[in-house]
Amino acid sequence: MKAYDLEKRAIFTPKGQESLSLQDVDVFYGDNHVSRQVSMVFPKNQITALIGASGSGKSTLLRSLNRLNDGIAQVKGQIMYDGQNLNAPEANVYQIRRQIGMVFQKPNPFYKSIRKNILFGLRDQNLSKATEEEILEDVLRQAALWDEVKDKLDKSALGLSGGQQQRLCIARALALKPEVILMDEPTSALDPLATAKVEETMLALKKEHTIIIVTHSMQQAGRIADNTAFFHKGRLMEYQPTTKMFMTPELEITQDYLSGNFG
Ligand SMILES: Nc1ncnc2c1ncn2[C@@H]1O[C@H](COP(=O)(O)OP(=O)(O)OP(=O)(O)O)[C@@H](O)[C@H]1O
Repeated sequence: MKAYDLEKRAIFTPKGQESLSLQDVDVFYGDNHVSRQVSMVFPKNQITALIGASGSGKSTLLRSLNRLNDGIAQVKGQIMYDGQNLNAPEANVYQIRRQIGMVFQKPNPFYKSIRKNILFGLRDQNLSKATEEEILEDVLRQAALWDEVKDKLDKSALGLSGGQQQRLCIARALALKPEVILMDEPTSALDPLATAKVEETMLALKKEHTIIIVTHSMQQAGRIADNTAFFHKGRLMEYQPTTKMFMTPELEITQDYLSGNFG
C-alpha cells in the first residue's frame, strides 16, 4: 500500500459525463487554510460521497460549490459548471443557487405550511395556480413524501417528523429544478428508518440529478455513493469508485481512516 505523495498522486477521473469540476480550489477562513488545492470531477447523475475526519474541510468545500461561503471564506481556484467558472466574481450567484441546490444537516423547514414551504422559492415567478399544484405534487412525489402529506398540505411543516421534514427540504430544493443537489450530512439527525427513506429518495433522484453528499457514515457511503472522496486536513487524498475505496484503498492513510484508526 502506498504512502501519500503529493507530487505523484494520480487524479482519478470518474466514468460518466462531467457535471461539476474543481481545479486547484483553496478555501481560507482568514489565515486558516482549510481546503487545499482540491481538483476533482463530479460526474453527472451519480452520487459522490465526501468523507474524512471532523475538520477535514468537507462542508467547507461543499458550501463553496454554490457560493455559500461568500462573505465568510475566501475561495480560490476554478469551479467549472456548464462551461462557466462559478467562482468568478461576475458569476450570477442567484442563478448558481437555482442550478445547485442545498440540503442541510438539520431539517430546516420554514415556519409555514407544507404547501408554502415548497412554493416559497417560486413566489416571484407568477405561476398559475394549476402549475403550482403540479410542481407541488411532482416534487413531493420525487422526495417520496406525497402519500404521507397529500391530505395535510396546508398544515404546518413543523408538525412533520424529522425524516419527513428532511424529505420536505429535499422537495423544496427540487422545486427550483436544480441539476446538482448538495447534501451536508442530511441524515445525521434522523433515525435509521427515516435515514433509509432519505437514502431511497437520493437513489431515485440521481436519475435526474447529480448528488454530492458529505457523510460521516461509511455504511451510508457504501450503500448509496457511486464514488467516494476521502479528505484529510483539507486535501483530497484518495478518490475512487466506492467499492474500490472500501475494499482496496490505494493509500495507507485511507485504510487507517476506514479502519477507524483516526477521525
Ligand atoms: N464559518 C466558519 N468560520 C471560520 N472557520 C470555520 C467556519 N466553518 C468551518 N471553519 C473551520 O474550517 C475547518 C474545516 O471545517 P469543516 O466544517 O469544513 O470540516 P468538516 O470536515 O466538514 O467537519 P465536520 O465533519 O465536523 O462537519 C475547521 O477548522 C473549522 O473550524
